[in-house]
Amino acid sequence: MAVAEFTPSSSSSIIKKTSLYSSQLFYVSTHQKRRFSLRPLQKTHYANICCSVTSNEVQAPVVTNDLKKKPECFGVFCLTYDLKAEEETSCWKKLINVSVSGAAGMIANHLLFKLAAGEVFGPDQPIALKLLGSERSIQALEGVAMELEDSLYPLLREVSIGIDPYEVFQDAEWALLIGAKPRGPGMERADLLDINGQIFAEQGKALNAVASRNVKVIVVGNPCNTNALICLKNAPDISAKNFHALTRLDENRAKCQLALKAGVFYDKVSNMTIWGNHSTTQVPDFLNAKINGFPVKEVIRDTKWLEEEFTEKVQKRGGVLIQKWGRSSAASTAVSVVDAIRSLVTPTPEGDWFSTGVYTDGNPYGIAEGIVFSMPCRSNGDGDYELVKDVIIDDYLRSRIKKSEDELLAEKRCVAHRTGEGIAVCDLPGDTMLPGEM
Ligand SMILES: NC(=O)C1=CN([C@@H]2O[C@H](COP(=O)(O)OP(=O)(O)OC[C@H]3O[C@@H](n4cnc5c(N)ncnc54)[C@H](OP(=O)(O)O)[C@@H]3O)[C@@H](O)[C@H]2O)C=CC1
Ligand SMILES: O=C([O-])CC(=O)C(=O)O
Repeated sequence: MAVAEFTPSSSSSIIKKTSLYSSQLFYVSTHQKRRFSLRPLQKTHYANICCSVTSNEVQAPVVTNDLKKKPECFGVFCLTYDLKAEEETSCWKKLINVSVSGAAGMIANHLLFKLAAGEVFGPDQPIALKLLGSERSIQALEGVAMELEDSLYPLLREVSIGIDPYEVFQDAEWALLIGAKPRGPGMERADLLDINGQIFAEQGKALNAVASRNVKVIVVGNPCNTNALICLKNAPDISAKNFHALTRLDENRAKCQLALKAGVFYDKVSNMTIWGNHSTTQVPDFLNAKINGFPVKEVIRDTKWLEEEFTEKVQKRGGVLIQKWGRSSAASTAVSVVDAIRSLVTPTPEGDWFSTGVYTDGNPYGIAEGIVFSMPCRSNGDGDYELVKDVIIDDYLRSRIKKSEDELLAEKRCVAHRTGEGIAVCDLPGDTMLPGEM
């Protein structure tokens, strides 16, 4: 049996564990951050999915000490797996760093386990999860990390938790920004924009300073379009194209409603665009969407239903769910984050597209530049995307898009002090609401 010996440091409390395998299990506790390197590979999971190694020889455990590269690990306690040393893992891709804010919250509680299980990046992609919390949530975050540890996910090789975005976003290749202050009773939307603006300005600066130059950022915390704008404006060294606001949940909701009306399963609905803001002004586009490859309007011939009932149902779905369940969508939001990432890391099926909120500069639809707006995109699977050009925009769609555009321009004026664009002037339209604010 291989037993690694650790020497306790005076500044840390340590739980020492040993393992039969080279992938030594250990748990280091420090004041504000914890790091877990997780379990030996479970032979039943993903074993030999792609490896051609045939040797039956039992290899001696390999443990490498890589202290210089892991400053958060304090002294002698950082061990690294050598994935190349084991048959099952030798053909895996290089470990990627995924940073998640609001990691002790409800959405993250679903999402983290999907990430760890390989549902997002695939069965040969080991990941390191870097979880951002706060003084409020640090205990809860430790609990989350313990649950991840107890789940024995082979692909999850590192978990670290912290409250400083400059540490947690270090070398992040994906940053999933979920944490945000929810709007409380009596709180003005302008105040919410300002409080969350502060969070996303700080996180943008941190990403700019320490994340991978190619980091892809998905902003979930509301109001997500304007939070994404603030974040990208505070990260001038990272391409604005790398920032997304999550509108995939709205796309999924729209597909579901069209499928229900047409009496088909929802995999028959394609080319679904959500235009605009993740708010009640969003525009679910039934003009360009298809059912079984046919334009929706040829399958559902009830234009009044499409323009009124369908549109409003999608716009207000989040609010109705809150009324029923008492809190906002968490599981379906996590699923939609998975869908959003997978749409960027796998090629878009021929002829189809997906919706995501992206920076409008250079868009071919005539939408105002300098805002984050949900639009139709395609990807070749490299993490990047291109806007879809061949869409029809009629007068109805144009007027609806304009309303969402006006709302986002007003939100932008409210946060000018957070984006470096002067003095904030807040003149939000009266009916501006998040999906959950009805
Ligand atoms: N784009 C979309 O489609 C959707 C977006 N959302 C949004 O996602 C966000 C997270 O939702 P959910 O996980 O359910 O929320 P939770 O309330 O469960 O968790 C939110 C997390 O936000 C963090 N947070 C950051 N700043 C503050 C603050 N000032 N006050 C309080 N909490 C703060 C908290 O973590 P900590 O203390 O560690 O910072 C908390 O754990 C919300 O903004 C919600 O509106 C929800 C559904 C859909
Ligand atoms: O307002 C909220 O927090 C909920 C939300 O975004 C949604 O369900 O789409």
